[in-house]
Amino acid sequence: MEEKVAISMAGVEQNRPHFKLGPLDLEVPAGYVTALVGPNGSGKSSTFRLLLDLAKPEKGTVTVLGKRVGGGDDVELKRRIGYLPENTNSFEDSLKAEDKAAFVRQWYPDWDVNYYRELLRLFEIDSSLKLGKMSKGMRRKFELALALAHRPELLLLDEPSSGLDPIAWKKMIGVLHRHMERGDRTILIATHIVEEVRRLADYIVFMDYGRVLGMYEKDELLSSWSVLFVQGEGRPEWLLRTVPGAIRTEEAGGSVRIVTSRAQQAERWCESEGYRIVARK
Ligand SMILES: Nc1ncnc2c1ncn2[C@@H]1O[C@H](COP(=O)(O)OP(=O)(O)OP(=O)(O)O)[C@@H](O)[C@H]1O
Repeated sequence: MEEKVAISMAGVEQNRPHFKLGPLDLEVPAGYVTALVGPNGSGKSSTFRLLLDLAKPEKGTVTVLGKRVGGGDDVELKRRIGYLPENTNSFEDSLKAEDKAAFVRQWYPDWDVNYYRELLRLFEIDSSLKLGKMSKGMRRKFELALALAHRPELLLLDEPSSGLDPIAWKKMIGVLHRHMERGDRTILIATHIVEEVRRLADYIVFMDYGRVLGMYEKDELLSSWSVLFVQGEGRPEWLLRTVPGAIRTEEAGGSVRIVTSRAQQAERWCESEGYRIVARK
């Protein structure tokens, strides 16, 4: 049986003054969780914005849940999507969470008030607070509850765990697993967190410099993932561009933490370049 596609991007290009997205060709399978992984500024959030018609491509076509995006009547399409953006809007700061929820739910005929309340309870959210008075984590959890409450066919999550403590993170993973239980829903999640990819994703798409580098099955790929700590500081950006398979690099107290999707090649590279590996996970 032919696999269904939830998102299709064909020859998509978007030009910004200092950044070119694309050409992007991408097919995200329906019924699975696909992780979008790439360094800062690689174009993940820009891709989400194109999928939601919040930005227009100069070239190419974007198709979501079988509908061409930007083709006119997007209201029906948007009702089938849940979106958690990377950043919150500061102009909503003086709005009470419950007032925002009351506004948002009008757009979604499938809004499930019981499920929404269950999520508020689970995440211990006080919806009587103004959004600007919430902690970063609480606001993130609230926005996640809003994105989920109409049980969307397609859930677009842009770095959902940013600001969450480990307990909230585990709850979020549980909620997303339950969301996928029916088997016909799709999640596209931009993330930097290896454990999130490990626990959630079926497929992984790598992006860099506005291009898709490849799409892989998680199980096939993770066997070759690892986290290396190499001695030396001040060069994480350079190492990101140079170490084989590097997905993320950051300073970690006198050493650099490197997440790589090609563990063996990365280790060999470190040896040959004289970078001492002080720990590996
Ligand atoms: N509204 C905009 N106008 C012009 N350039 C933009 C705009 N939004 C993003 N960019 C640029 O587009 C590039 C890609 O940014 P984007 O936010 O899509 O990356 P990202 O992969 O989501 O990064 P991060 O991991 O930091 O969230 C960056 O160089 C950014 O500066």
